[in-house]
Amino acid sequence: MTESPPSTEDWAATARTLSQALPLFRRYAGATVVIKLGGHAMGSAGAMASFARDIVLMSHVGINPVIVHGGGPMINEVLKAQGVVSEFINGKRVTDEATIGVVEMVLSGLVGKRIVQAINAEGGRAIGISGKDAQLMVCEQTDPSLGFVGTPVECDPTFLHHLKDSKTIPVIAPIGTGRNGETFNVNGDTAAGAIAASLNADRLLLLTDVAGVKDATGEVISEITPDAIRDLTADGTISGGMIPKTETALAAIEGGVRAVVILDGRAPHACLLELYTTQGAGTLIRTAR
Ligand SMILES: Nc1ncnc2c1ncn2[C@@H]1O[C@H](COP(=O)(O)OP(=O)(O)O)[C@@H](O)[C@H]1O
Ligand SMILES: CC(=O)N[C@@H](CCC(=O)OP(=O)(O)O)C(=O)O
Repeated sequence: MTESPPSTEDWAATARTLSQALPLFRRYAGATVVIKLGGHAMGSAGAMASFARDIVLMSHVGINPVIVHGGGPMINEVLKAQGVVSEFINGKRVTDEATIGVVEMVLSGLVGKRIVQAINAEGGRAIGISGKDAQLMVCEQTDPSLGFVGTPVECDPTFLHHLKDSKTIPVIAPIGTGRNGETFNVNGDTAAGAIAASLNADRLLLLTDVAGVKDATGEVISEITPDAIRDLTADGTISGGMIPKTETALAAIEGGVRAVVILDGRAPHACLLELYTTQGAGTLIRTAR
């Protein structure tokens, strides 16, 4: 069955939306936007292609997009096939020596390359790297009880500047290097925050599988203050995988990122809606004005 063509009204509405986006295109021209694509936000091949297309569009209209990805569910699958079930403490995977090998293989080898290929297929030029490359993310052990989990202590963004100059989109796996040559598993949100701070990014978008940070009644909070984050974490309303996201948002703001948005990456065109419409989406965290 053939689809009926869009009506004149539909075309007019589309044209109006594009026209209204002009001030926002201008606002973000030259801006660095770090986008963290969580494993739960990565959908079907079609959704990945749509995400990739939006990234290519952003780069064509002058944004410098930097992708940091997760892949927790994909790591779980491979571990499960080996009979291993991970324990998570406050949203971070307890990572022993055997697990770190799987984490690196899945993130750098499978998930990262899938995103790279999707962006390249849409006409962009993406390259897959990890925090190990070019001293991008040097880590210290977060806590001995978590094993090979690292906290970024030094980020050198020099190589990312070279990629920007050559119009190449970095797709970064959250694997860090230790000062003694160790490999560290870094939570994807934590990695994205550290990289965004090192770049003094204009925006950090944390794409996940919920509409934003929810309050105790389940309502999405459209803008949340650092004090409210601390209160909701203390009373358990913010828990599990949301903890590294809100912790990251606070650290990124402290580190010089202008604003952080936690939003539903499964929603079609989530990044475009956030940047190029006045509606916004998800939960905004920004510096006090
Ligand atoms: N207050 C909260 N608001 C929204 N989500 C929350 C909250 N507290 C815990 N969560 C959980 O955090 C999850 C997102 O974290 P995570 O599963 O690690 O996502 P990702 O793979 O995208 O990084 C949500 O699916 C939800 O179950
Ligand atoms: C230390 C730690 O927990 N690392 C994460 C890295 C991947 C990740 O962050 O993936 P999501 O964004 O999909 O959750 C992990 O091993 O699952």
